[in-house]
Amino acid sequence: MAQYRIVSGSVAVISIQNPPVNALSAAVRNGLLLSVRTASSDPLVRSVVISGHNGPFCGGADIKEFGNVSHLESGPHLVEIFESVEALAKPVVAAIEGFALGGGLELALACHYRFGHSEARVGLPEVSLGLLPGAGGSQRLPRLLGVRAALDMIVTGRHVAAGEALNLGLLDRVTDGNTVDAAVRFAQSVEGKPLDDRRLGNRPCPPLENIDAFFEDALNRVRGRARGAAAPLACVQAVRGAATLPFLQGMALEKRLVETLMTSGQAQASRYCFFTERGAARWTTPTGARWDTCRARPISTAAVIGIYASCI
Ligand SMILES: CC/C=C\CC(=O)SCCNC(=O)CCNC(=O)[C@H](O)C(C)(C)COP(=O)(O)OP(=O)(O)OC[C@H]1O[C@@H](n2cnc3c(N)ncnc32)[C@H](O)[C@@H]1OP(=O)(O)O
Repeated sequence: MAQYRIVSGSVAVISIQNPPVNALSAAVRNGLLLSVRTASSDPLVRSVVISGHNGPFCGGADIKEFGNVSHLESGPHLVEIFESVEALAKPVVAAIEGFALGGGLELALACHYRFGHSEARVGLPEVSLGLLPGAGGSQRLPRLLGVRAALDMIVTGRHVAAGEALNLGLLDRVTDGNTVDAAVRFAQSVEGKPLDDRRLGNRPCPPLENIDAFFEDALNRVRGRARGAAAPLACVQAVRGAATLPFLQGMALEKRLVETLMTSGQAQASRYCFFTERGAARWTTPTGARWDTCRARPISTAAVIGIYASCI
């Protein structure tokens, strides 16, 4: 769901509400798009703030929906929502508390300004799910940060703390106080100001010397570390698209790459690991012992069982 309210007379505050991490489920996507359209058509609304309900901004696309076509299709695609956010004729400010990860950061990148709490963190961790940032993140982030910093974040998937994000230019402001209140005050101060330059889809990537050599080298380094994983290499290809293609062509390349990755065995296995790791953390023995409270026994013998081999 997305909660919609008007504050200070002219600011529409859209709050993503899907605990515990405010993932972008079909219901959230429907609510977000409806809220953006309502804000766009209401003449009393002059600016918009997007935040997460009760703490975290957004943990990204709802991973539980991946591989489930009927869930995915029961809400608009993230790309469509983010295009409407970026195209809005009123300033949109992301108010980031907790974390903005994956599709959550991609949403923030579609906003015209980004405010963060000093303890917030941001990142594009899709690579660890065998994917790439497939809702415009691979095209907007390099246009904001430049190719080197964006490629590092996208290929490693690392979480970046608010202070570093501010230095990189990923956040416009960081506050120790109430992020939504600060974002509302700022949104009012930029009402009516031009937005063209704030739309990352309108900006070219900052120029890079020896672009072919840079990406050749990046591809070799990433291939060396990837140990057969396809996603890190696709990330490099997508960022190269951002550096060399107009925005819409880059988006088309990103779409092709993410569609291929999404159905791959590597992505399915990575999703399985994601949920299994969390399930294992909850597991207890009948006596109440948990993995993190009991002592590990020494391993004296190891064996592989149930190995699967295929012959071509
Ligand atoms: C076209 C492609 C476009 C976009 C792609 C994406 O956005 S892919 C998703 C990218 N986001 C991520 O990879 C973030 C994954 N989540 C995390 O790293 C952590 O969960 C997080 C957000 C840092 C919070 O960590 P914390 O330790 O506080 O909680 P925990 O990991 O135990 O998670 C709590 C429960 O939430 C479930 N969950 C987390 N993230 C998602 C998600 N994105 N979608 C769906 N569900 C998510 C997690 O499974 C836990 O639930 P449980 O029932 O307890 O297993």
